[in-house]
Amino acid sequence: MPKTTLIDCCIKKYAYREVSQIYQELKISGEGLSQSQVELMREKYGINSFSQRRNDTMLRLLRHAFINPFNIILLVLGIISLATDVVLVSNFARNATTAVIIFSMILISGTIRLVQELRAKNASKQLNRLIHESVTVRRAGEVKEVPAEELVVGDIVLLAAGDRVPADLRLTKVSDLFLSQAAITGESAILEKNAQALSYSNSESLTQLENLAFMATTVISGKGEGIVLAVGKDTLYGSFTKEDPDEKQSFQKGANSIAWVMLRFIAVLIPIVFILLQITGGRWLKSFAFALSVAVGLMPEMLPMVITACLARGSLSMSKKQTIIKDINAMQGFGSMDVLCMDKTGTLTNESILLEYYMDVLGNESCQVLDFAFLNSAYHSGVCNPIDNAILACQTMRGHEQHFADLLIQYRKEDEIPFDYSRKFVSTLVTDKNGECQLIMKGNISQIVSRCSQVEFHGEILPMEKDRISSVASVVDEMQQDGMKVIAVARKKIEKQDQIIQTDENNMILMGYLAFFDAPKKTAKTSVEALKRLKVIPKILTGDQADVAASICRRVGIPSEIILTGADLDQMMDNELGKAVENIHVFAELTPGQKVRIVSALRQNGHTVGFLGDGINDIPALCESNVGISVDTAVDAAKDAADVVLLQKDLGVLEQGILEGRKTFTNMLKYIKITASSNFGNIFSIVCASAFLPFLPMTSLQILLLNLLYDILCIILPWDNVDEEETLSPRDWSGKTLGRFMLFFGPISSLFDIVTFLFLYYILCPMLCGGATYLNLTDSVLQSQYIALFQTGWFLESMWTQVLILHFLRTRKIPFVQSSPSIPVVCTTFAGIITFTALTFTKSAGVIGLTKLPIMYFLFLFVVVLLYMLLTTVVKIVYQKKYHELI
Ligand SMILES: Nc1ncnc2c1ncn2[C@@H]1O[C@H](COP(=O)(O)OP(=O)(O)OP(=O)(O)O)[C@@H](O)[C@H]1O
Ligand SMILES: [Mg+2]
Repeated sequence: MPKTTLIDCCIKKYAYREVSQIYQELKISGEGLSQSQVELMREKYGINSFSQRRNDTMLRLLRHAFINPFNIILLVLGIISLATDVVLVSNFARNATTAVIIFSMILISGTIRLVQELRAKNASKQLNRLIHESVTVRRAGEVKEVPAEELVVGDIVLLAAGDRVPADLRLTKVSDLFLSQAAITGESAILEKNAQALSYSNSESLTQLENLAFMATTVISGKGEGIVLAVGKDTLYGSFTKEDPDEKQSFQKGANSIAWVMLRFIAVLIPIVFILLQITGGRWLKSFAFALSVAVGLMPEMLPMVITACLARGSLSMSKKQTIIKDINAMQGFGSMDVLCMDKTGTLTNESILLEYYMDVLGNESCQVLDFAFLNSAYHSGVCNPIDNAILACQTMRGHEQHFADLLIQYRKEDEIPFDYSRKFVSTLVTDKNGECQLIMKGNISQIVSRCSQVEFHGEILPMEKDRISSVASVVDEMQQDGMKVIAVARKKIEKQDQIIQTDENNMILMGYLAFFDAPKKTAKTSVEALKRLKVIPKILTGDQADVAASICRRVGIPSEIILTGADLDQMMDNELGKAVENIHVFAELTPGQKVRIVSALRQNGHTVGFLGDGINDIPALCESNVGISVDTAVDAAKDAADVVLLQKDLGVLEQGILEGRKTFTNMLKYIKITASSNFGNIFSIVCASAFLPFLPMTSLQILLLNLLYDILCIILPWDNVDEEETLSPRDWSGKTLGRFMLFFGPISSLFDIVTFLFLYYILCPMLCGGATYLNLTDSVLQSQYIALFQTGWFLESMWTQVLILHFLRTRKIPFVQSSPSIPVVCTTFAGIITFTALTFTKSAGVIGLTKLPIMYFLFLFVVVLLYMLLTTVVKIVYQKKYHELI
């Protein structure tokens, strides 16, 4: 049975049962679970997370750390060497050293990875604790907050406006509970839910059942309570999500494209190496082992680990700058983001707005308008929002406290239709003491006016005439052009009833307007400038009126000559919109769906798009963007949808975050590009060497060891400094530029490798082995000494150049003079070079086929390294002239 059908069956049955029956069945009560029951339920049904069981994750980490191409190839080599050196030889010649070394390499690299991954995991756990995301539950009669992950089947959850439903629930109590199920059904309409048991009907689909609430849906307004029926992967939402939800698509794409570049090189070079070795008379198994090691040598096999370490370090330093990365893979988005879409209120303007004027249709102050707006605000149960907060603030106006308190006594709430961003208004139904019913609406001017047929002026109700409307419009327009938010208020007496029927919302009487002062933040202008300096284009996507948006954008320096409104947008085809989004920076009067269209049009055009928003209306766009950014004060559902949470809603914080993201990114690219190019150079040299040398230029073990040593040194790279120039513009994450970088810098190292080969083969080795070149030697002891000398020579040259080149390619400037690496990087790399050089002088070096070299070699090495660095510097200048970048 498909998983969704299974879930359907499990959950659906509860919709037809009475609450008491469900209590009995799950052996729970309305008081909630006791601590021991919680444990039991967790044992039985699992935790509320997508990564299934806790101990499972450790297993996964172990698998990640130990099972990867690098270790698998090492294992194959280990087995080959066990076979050739131990099993297939006589007792006398048995030598397990190589196999032991290979197996210890598996252990070392796996352990390093594991430690790094654990550290990263810990870091992200700690960071997540900084964001206030929790669920309200009743347990053992007590209402408390718990992290969503700790929720279990049978828990009683309390829902309030703005919450994200944390699991699949059967509702037990509701009061005007409206949900948006867009996250699971894609439909933007909001639904009213209730708590009664339904009578059985086969035709209804699961999501239409009114007494069930599903994970990831959003509470638009009202309150409710429900029993948890399913958690984690067993929920409806869980059945849609991918196996590994923590992998962001674009990140994967980038990593894949790099892997592909590497694979292509391997696919071409390895067969060549193998065939050349066969031609020059190598043994089959040895040649195969060698070709395999060369393949490993070419892979930057520590890539996943270095990336994890970079990301973990980046997210920690961002947290110090008030930016919490929830999904560690979203870091790359921060580094490559080139367009930032944002809403207006709270980002460019202050978090709270002030009610400035309350007026009748002709613009004269009117307390009656305020009174009705106040009732509407006081009785709405939707998400806390700036408009209602500003209206409710009048309760505390000196001398008016009593008046507003009396109003609430005088009028009782009957029903409401909450605010939703496609209708853009709120309706509430109240009855006064005499039992008279009034419907009060407030919201977007054109939405309200289109539902009115009369106006109220000085107590008189007059038919609505065109010219009267236009004179009103001029009052309102002026205020909006000054950047004020203006909404309309309307009312109507209706027959006594306890529910609003949508057809009632017509033939209303327009009472007047409320105008709010929505002042730009002091820091807005400088922050916008900073974004532009960082080459991130700011775009405003607001639900507010075009005039208001224009006025504010003008003040903070966002070009607003052309504004695209939601209505214009609906007329456009996707390709027209694709062009429009490039030149237009202000979009107004948008519904949540239109925000999504703009974000996806920008992504289609190849931009990496960030979206900063805090409202329920921003959630779909947050999900659509490459990096969803929210703030700690946002509604829970928005924080939940975001990848990044700012502890302060301030563009200044974001600027710091972007810089930090780019630094992290640059350090990752450094590792990938430099490693790949020098590995490429090495392999290229090996190809040349295998064609001419009568023996292997390095044993497979030496190649692997060199690679591992180098990679261990590279673990320090996340802690490197990054030049300021590298952070000035967005970074691209793909294999696009990797190929050319490798082709430019790889062969330079080969050139010096070949010089070294010639020196070793024709000068140094013969000098120390009786004056003859290898082919003229007859003594096998001398022959192996010759090989050891040669291999050590190349091992050292390779290591020296590979490590030193890090310092030359990590910056566009002159290393150490104009740009210095961080102290840990300097210490580690030089300590590495010294240690491994010293290693060749020890006795144990013999085990891996290395030997002592005379001082003369080191003089030669010094000159080679010097020339290599010089040539690289020249090529670096040429490369930068041509491509205007380095890393
Ligand atoms: N609580 C409310 N009551 C009535 N009308 C409202 C309310 N909130 C918003 N509106 C109406 O809906 C419109 C869009 O809402 P709002 O300005 O909050 O959208 P937004 O996209 O979140 O904008 P912003 O970019 O300012 O955050 C408002 O201009 C106003 O007319
Ligand atoms: Mg908003």
